[in-house]
Amino acid sequence: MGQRGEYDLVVLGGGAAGLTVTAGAARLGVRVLLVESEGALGGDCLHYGCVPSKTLIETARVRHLAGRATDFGLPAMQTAPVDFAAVRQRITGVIAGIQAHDAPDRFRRLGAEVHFGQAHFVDDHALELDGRRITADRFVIATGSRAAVPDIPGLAEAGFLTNRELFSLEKLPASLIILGGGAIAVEMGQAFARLGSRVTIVQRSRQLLSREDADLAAVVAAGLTADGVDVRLGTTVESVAGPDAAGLRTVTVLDAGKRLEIAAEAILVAMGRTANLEGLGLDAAGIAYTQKGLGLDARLRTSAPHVFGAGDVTGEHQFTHAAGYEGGVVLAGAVFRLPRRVDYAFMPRCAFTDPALAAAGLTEEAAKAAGLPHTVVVEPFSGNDRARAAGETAGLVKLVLGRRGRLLGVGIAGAGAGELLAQWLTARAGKVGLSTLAGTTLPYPTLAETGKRAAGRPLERKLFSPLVRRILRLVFGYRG
Ligand SMILES: Cc1cc2nc3c(=O)[nH]c(=O)nc-3n(C[C@H](O)[C@H](O)[C@H](O)COP(=O)(O)OP(=O)(O)OC[C@H]3O[C@@H](n4cnc5c(N)ncnc54)[C@H](O)[C@@H]3O)c2cc1C
Ligand SMILES: NC(=O)c1ccc[n+]([C@@H]2O[C@H](COP(=O)([O-])OP(=O)(O)OC[C@H]3O[C@@H](n4cnc5c(N)ncnc54)[C@H](O)[C@@H]3O)[C@@H](O)[C@H]2O)c1
Repeated sequence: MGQRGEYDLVVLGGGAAGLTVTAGAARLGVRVLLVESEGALGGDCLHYGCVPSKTLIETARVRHLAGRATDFGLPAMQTAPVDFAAVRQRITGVIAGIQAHDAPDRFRRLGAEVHFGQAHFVDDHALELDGRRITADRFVIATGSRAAVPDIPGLAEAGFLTNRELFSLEKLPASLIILGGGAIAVEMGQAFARLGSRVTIVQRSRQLLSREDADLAAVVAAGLTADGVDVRLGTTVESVAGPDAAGLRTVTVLDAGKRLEIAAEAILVAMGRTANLEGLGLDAAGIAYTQKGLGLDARLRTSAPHVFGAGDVTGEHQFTHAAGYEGGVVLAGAVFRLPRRVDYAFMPRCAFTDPALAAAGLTEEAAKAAGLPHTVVVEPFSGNDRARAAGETAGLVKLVLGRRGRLLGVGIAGAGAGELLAQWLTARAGKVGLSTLAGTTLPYPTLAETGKRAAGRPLERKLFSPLVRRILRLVFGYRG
């Protein structure tokens, strides 16, 4: 294409990824058009994902703590049944507060054009947008993802919830079956149990959060079980029936070879995501894709190199912070024309349960599978004074170390794990070694001291070794 397009850049999708690219490009003087198919900007994270889920988790945590008053030496507190309308109102309020930051006018003031509508490619440099032909030099596909709904017999007829409906329920379901055992299942399973629903999680693999190390995932599983969640591992869903006259749906599962029926008022499907790529006319632009997502190179270019992808459409690290990071990589490629490549080695992940599980880099399992020489350091929270004061002693910090103590991965299961991971991510970004971390004076008493202690373990082994004792004895004549 010899001629310049009408726009320098068109961004499809106004979620975390698309907004990062749009804001950055507009501020750099790029003629950018943002197209969003729904009535508001902010995407899944703001409306149906991170924000409502974390708001709900906080509400559930407060109720849970009130129920534990006697553990802290307080008189018992009665927790009344939850009025979900009030919970929903709080969620709506939090979303509205954050929405202000994602208002279309903010992007327009930065210099972007924002259009609410449907667009599809008609050729590799042109889109049709509500009957109008739009041309551009570069494009970014950032249309996000939605719940993947497997073809389970009877599921569609019985009716089910996904993250789209979950936060706007009219009332708290008395009982809830969650299909899947990933991030959504653990976070929402615990939150609904704490609000008073009877929750069952049906998970096909042998552990929750199956991509994490089993010892860390077990801490989360124990937390959920303590909150009354019925966690069924190694269990396959066969079929779904209902609702019956009492409004109950029945899920038939195969649990350790036994066929069982579990009934509940509602079913939440949380079995992974499908990229939103339908209706975009990708074939007309020669853009390759699979069911999982866009096929992208390390610079996040599709098979049509002037079309980039970012966020959940990559089918990879489906987190808001990953979408933001990828937005930055796309800006480098599409605006600065720099060959910046993605580096996912330490892309953090965190399930915000209580205890939480946060990790980055390689798990111990992954290091083993890759045949990498490694050692593991484990430091339990039970040895931390702050954890004891807070009654939050469950969990551990786990380091996977390579040659010369190089950090290959870190996993934290415990209270505030997501916040505690920052210590490690910052250290790695700044190339700070374990000995520096171990030598840092932290305020006492803090949970972060568990991380510092873990960092000091390899050093300790060397320092308090028989060899050092022998040398000291020889040099200074110590008699111990
Ligand atoms: C319940 C839940 C909890 C989560 N919690 C967390 C968390 O705590 N932390 C975290 O990091 N991540 C979390 N996530 C994941 C996070 O929400 C996503 O990774 C993130 O929203 C991805 O951003 P995105 O920009 O790729 O997609 P989205 O934010 O979904 O944005 C895509 C946008 O594209 C629009 N769109 C779709 N089709 C078209 C089209 N054809 N044309 C134009 N626009 C279109 C959509 O309407 C949407 O606005 C959670 C997800 C869920 C479901
Ligand atoms: N705190 C966070 O960062 C956070 C929270 C919620 C969601 N998310 C994002 O949203 C995405 C979607 O969450 P999710 O929980 O739906 O997906 P997930 O990929 O985290 O987990 C899906 C789970 O469903 C199971 N599963 C898949 N197909 C199955 C089948 N046919 N039968 C039984 N089990 C099956 C898988 O084993 C897996 O455990 C996550 O990948 C994550 O990136 C992030």
